[in-house]
Amino acid sequence: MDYLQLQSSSAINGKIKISGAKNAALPLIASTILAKNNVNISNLPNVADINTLLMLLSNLGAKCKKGLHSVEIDTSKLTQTKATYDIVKTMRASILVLGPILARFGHCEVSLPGGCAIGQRPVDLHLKALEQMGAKIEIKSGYIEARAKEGLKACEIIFDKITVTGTANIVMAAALAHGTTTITNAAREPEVVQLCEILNQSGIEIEGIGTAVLKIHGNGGELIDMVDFSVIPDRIEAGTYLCAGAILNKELTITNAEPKHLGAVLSKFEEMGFGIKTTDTTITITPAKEIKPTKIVTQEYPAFPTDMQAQFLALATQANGVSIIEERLFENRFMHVSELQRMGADITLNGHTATIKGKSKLSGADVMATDLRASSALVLAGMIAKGTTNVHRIYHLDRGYESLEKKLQDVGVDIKRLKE
Ligand SMILES: CC(=O)N[C@H]1[C@@H](OP(=O)(O)OP(=O)(O)OC[C@H]2O[C@@H](n3ccc(=O)[nH]c3=O)[C@H](O)[C@@H]2O)O[C@H](CO)[C@@H](O)[C@@H]1O
Ligand SMILES: C=C(OP(=O)(O)O)C(=O)O
Repeated sequence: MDYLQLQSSSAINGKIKISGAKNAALPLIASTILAKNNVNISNLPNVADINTLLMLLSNLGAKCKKGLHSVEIDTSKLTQTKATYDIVKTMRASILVLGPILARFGHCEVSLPGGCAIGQRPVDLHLKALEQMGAKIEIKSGYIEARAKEGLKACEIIFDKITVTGTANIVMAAALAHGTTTITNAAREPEVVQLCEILNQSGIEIEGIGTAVLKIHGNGGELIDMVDFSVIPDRIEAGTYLCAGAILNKELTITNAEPKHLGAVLSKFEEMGFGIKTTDTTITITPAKEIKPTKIVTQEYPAFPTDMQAQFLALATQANGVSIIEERLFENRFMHVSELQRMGADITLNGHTATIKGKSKLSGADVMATDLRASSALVLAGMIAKGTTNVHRIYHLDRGYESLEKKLQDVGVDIKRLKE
């Protein structure tokens, strides 16, 4: 198993190029199940989750020709409708094939994803919405078995909670349904917006894109003529590298980014005393005279993302004063706290709220990555900790960060990948 070894880095300078967004690419790849033509996707991040989903599609009978940052997908001859446990267990986002397979074939079986390190993460809202669209759903032997013999029917769906992959699943299902489906309380994340835009460009009329009310005019079951597209930049990868500049309190520029998707994150950097300069595709963070403590509440887009919580928690250990971070999305997304405490961070956890007293002198340690963003928080801490930090179980990190150690080495961070 690989691990990352870091020594404290006093200097960092240069530019880091941001990859395509994993969380945009995943639903977009799933949506090719709705297509009758070959689809070319570019700016694809080269990360494990993407390969997992492409393997799932290949198991269904799709032909996937993968380049380093691109893929050509042909789903015209799908033969299977079952997403098996062996794949789904490694990636919860496999649930994204449920809506499109059901819409295309009128039946499917998808292994129930179950919980994961950050919380229970049920998919009840996906299932309830599909039932409203006329699907008969049963849970058998750990699988979701869904049937809609006559095809899915449009209806009015009001999500009890905002769900990102839930919204994506129902948008894809509704694309081939009979009639116009309305989704109220839809997710407004940029990744959902791109899915809607690409389906729109591919002939499915969708109103309200980027708002909480989506109206999807289903085409009654025709496979779509899908456009080729380039995946939007990864806003969470961007935010993570800006945290690298911030934690060392040095200037750092990220390129190939979309500053508009990072509003709440950039505001937090500014509140903490850092300078932020943007162009259309770059963001530069400049040092703070004094790193100020912060108050963060994670919420749905456009508010501060839960996927940036762990990285800001690591950063808050270097602020002068007491920061408070409240996690509202996932009940168990503070697993990085105990590892940061082992490095010397002064953090108190009370339910969903972490209180971080800065500034702490961190010391290097062997630490365990527990989920994707917890991993990057530990890397950030390792960059400033005195001595050697070894971050273990980085298969979590490899799910969503492309060549993290290479990107950080190129700007001067002392980090290497080693084998246990
Ligand atoms: C692949 C992908 O895009 N993953 C992102 C997606 O995950 P994901 O789509 O799984 O997260 P959701 O937006 O669905 O979850 C939001 C909240 O709703 C709850 N919920 C969700 C669905 C459901 O049927 N029932 C239910 O109770 C969840 O447990 C959670 O508390 O959005 C999360 C929230 O921004 C991000 O952290 C993940 O990085
Ligand atoms: C939690 C994440 O991903 P997933 O939903 O695939 O677990 C993430 O990208 O931070």
